[in-house]
Amino acid sequence: MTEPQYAPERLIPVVAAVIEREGRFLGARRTEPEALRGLWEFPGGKTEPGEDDVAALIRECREELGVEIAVGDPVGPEYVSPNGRFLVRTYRAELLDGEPAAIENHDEVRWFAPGTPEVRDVPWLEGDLAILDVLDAEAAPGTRVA
Ligand SMILES: Nc1nc2c([nH]c(=O)n2[C@H]2C[C@H](O)[C@@H](COP(=O)(O)OP(=O)(O)OP(=O)(O)O)O2)c(=O)[nH]1
Repeated sequence: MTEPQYAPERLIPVVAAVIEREGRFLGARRTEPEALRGLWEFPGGKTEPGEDDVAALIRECREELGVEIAVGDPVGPEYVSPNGRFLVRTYRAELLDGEPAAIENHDEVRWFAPGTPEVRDVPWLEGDLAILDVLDAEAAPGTRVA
């Protein structure tokens, strides 16, 4: 029998937002911790006790980017971060107010067009690659994502 790789009840929930505007999505480059510095991700963070995913995402995007968002459907698979500590759920979101800026935890934000080489030209957090696959496939109808 195969042992589980992680204890689900010990995982820390993390939420991340694919903020979409005019056919592009937002990525942000992390400044910390050292091991993840310079890697790109979807903005977000840990949910606080008693907070649901939507509230957590709205709070994180307000704190980190200075924007108001509306949270939509989940996108792509939820996944466990490579260090086995975090369970990451990713949601589509739209901008309601503000222009995203690297206020906290990031030093750059950038709009990416899915399906273009520019997306993979920058290094992403490992788990986010599965989300990028979904976004790329949507931009190239006829391809399938496993
Ligand atoms: N924000 C974010 N974190 C992700 C993604 N994918 C992924 O594996 N993670 C991991 C990396 C981080 O170690 C972990 C927690 O996210 P975080 O450090 O942004 O959380 P936070 O903003 O609440 O952090 P802090 O206030 O405690 O410093 O989740 C993603 O797309 N976005």
